[in-house]
Amino acid sequence: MNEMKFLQHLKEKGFELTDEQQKQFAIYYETLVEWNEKINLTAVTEKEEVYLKHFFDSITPSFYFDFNKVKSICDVGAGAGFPSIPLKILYPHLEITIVDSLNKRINFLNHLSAELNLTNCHFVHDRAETFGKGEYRESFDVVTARAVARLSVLSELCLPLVKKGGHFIALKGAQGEIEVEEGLFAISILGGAVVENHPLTLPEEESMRYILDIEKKRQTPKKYPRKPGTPNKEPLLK
Ligand SMILES: C[S@@+](CC[C@H](N)C(=O)[O-])C[C@H]1O[C@@H](n2cnc3c(N)ncnc32)[C@H](O)[C@@H]1O
Repeated sequence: MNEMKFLQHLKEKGFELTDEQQKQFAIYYETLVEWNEKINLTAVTEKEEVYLKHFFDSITPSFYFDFNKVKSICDVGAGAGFPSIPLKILYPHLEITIVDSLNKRINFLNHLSAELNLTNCHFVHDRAETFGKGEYRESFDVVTARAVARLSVLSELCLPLVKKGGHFIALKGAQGEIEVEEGLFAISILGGAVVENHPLTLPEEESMRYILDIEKKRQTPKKYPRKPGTPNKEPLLK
């Protein structure tokens, strides 16, 4: 997807990017590729692929969810900033917190946000299991995650951070429906309920995606998240 098509596809969805926003995506691409030579950020480096598989893909939740009504987002395991940095470019009012366990990626994000002139962004080097026990527990309007873990595991990393009445939005691939089936038990224990699971195909390459919207209905029991590594080793499965 070249830049023109990126703009065109977004326009079809009702988003018209300003010159400033277009420039921010261009700088994002250049900075990502430059830093990727020194530290491992992404396997996808061709410009057209980055615009489709990272930038456009990260923005897809906004086709179903109104981020104008959201103040704060926590992006768990955002790596090189996906999906929250493209969402921040689209919605500059958002306060973004990224938690990632790899410090090299946090260094990249600090550099990137200065290059993009982003404000109200916080980059935290931590495990979600630890961060979810601290002062920011149950404090975010929305928690997002893409390509971090299966839903049964991911829910334990993300739902404790969502405030009651807020949403956990998971960006999932072709296995999205199966993961929901498998994750229902964990979601329910952790205080969530699935509101919608929107299927979509990415333009051009037509691969399947699911945008899963989980609402936080009840407080998460204090024992979750369990200690680092346990959600992955012993997922909450029925
Ligand atoms: C495959 S990358 C995906 C990055 C990005 N979300 C994307 O879609 O391109 C997974 C990221 O999650 C981070 N991660 C994995 N487990 C984590 C945990 N328990 N707490 C915080 N970050 C975690 C890793 O350091 C890595 O940067």
